[in-house]
Amino acid sequence: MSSDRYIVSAPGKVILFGEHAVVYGKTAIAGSLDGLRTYAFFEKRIDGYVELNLPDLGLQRAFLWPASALPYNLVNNVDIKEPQNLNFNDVLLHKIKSIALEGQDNQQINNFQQIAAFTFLYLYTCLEYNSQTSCGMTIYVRSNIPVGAGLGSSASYSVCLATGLLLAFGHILSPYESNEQGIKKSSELINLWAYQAEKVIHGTPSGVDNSVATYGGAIMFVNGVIQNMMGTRSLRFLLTNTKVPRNTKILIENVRTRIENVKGFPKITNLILDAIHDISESFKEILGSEIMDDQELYTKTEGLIDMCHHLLNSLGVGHPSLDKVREIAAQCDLHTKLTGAGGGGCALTLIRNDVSKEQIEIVKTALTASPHCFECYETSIGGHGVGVLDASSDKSLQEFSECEKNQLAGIIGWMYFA
Ligand SMILES: Nc1ncnc2c1ncn2[C@@H]1O[C@H](COP(=O)(O)OP(=O)(O)OP(=O)(O)O)[C@@H](O)[C@H]1O
Ligand SMILES: C[C@@](O)(CCO)CC(=O)[O-]
Repeated sequence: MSSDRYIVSAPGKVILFGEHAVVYGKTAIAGSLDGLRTYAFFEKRIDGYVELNLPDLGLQRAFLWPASALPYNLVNNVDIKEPQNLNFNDVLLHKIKSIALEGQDNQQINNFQQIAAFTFLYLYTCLEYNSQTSCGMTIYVRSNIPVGAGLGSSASYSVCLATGLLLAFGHILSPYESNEQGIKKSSELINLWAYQAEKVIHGTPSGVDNSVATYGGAIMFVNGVIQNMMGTRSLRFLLTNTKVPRNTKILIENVRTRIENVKGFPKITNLILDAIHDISESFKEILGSEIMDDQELYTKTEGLIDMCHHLLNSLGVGHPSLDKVREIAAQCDLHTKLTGAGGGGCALTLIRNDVSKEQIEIVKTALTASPHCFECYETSIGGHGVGVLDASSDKSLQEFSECEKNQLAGIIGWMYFA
């Protein structure tokens, strides 16, 4: 790394349409959530140790590994800068799982913490391989994205790790040191390596989440092809976290079982996925229409939201808490669908442009005061993708780790890759 210290940051995401279906090559439409981001501090050290701090996951003491103990011998001989055809390295992951938790000061390490450690070590080992520059590193991760709630906390974590490590090992330059074409190439590389990290966490993800966390804005995603979408920036939403914990990897596997298992009615499941695809495509058309007035646009959109929610329920990824959110929002004539992997997590309610502040407050109060104690965030879609800040002159690790979470968004001086 040409600097000794970097802070990187990447946004969370919300999927408007196409979750689960996108894993099977159908269209999804998703956007970044600028208010909700992960921030990671990377600092060189000289003692050959790698330290990972994950306070948001409740990790009491940092993970600490001697860099020399990592299984570099199992890294596939790939060109780190051209990993398009990279196969996921199961042998490497298996070995990492067996060594990651050794010697961690006897602390209890829960599932979230374990997965975060495996993901980090997988990327660290792959990206340090052949690097001449490492003598250890401290990484400190902070986020204001709720973990495991469907808003892409894992993807923004993955993008932050990929960016910081690619920079640290000299595989990419920061946007300070690069021209437009170099920045474009770097963001592609970040996205590809973040996708590998997402595979550690989710098994067989589509890649939509890491693409949004890398590029920001609003995108249409199909089969790894990313297209920017205009016109979604003015759409406003209420996100409601049901706080029902769920596991994205298992939900993705459950849908796959339905497709592959005869008893799971594969034909019907495929029809549902096709219908979800048609909804994404219709949404794109509606947004692109120049003749439709706002009232017609919102009526049609609301129809798509309802259909999509019911289709996802029939795929088996719904949850009663999500239906409860729908029911409460419907009392104020607002339409809601689950977003992300489902099974709990977050619901997305469209706020039409004729809805007043007072009405929104009524819905929010009804949701937060319900016995479920739902948590609400008002949001619009869009904002920057991954960014980096050279912190060598003016930000210490101590300042970063001790500042209030809401001050993270106030850090200035970012250079964005996208
Ligand atoms: N702040 C964080 N610090 C470290 N690791 C994190 C952080 N946030 C998320 N992670 C990693 O992401 C995992 C959670 O991923 P999961 O897919 O369950 O949730 P999500 O990404 O919020 O939801 P979705 O994928 O449905 O959008 C955790 O196990 C952890 O490994
Ligand atoms: C459920 C899913 O469609 C979205 C999870 O945020 C999985 C994926 O696309 O990888």
